[in-house]
Amino acid sequence: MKTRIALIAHDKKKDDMIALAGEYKDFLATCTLTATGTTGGRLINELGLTVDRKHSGPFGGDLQIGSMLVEGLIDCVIFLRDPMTPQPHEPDINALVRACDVHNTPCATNLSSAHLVLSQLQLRAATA
Ligand SMILES: O=C(CO)COP(=O)(O)O
Repeated sequence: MKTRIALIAHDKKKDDMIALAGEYKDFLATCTLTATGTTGGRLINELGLTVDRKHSGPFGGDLQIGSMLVEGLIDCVIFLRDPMTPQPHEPDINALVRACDVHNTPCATNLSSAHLVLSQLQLRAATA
């Protein structure tokens, strides 16, 4: 089965997300990708990846992805959060990260952990 990855980035982290996804593009192209609206749009337009786009984060996208995760439809979340900027939908963000903890789903919230998770998943896929 394809690895199902959710990709989410706050505005000031979107360039980092595009650079990260670009680095793992070949692997990500073999995965089933879901993203919040704006992040997903950039992944599609700038990298040519196939992405199931949910609503933008402030309009419920984090909650949609959280719901998928609770249903067992997401294997891993890469969520590049901006810790320096208050977000209007902070409760939704906390709900998604909490759902990851409740369901023991890997959730990388910064670039270095995202590299660790993606490189490990890539390695697993290559040796499967
Ligand atoms: O706000 C977000 C996550 O909390 C991200 O949403 P967008 O990808 O639509 O900007």
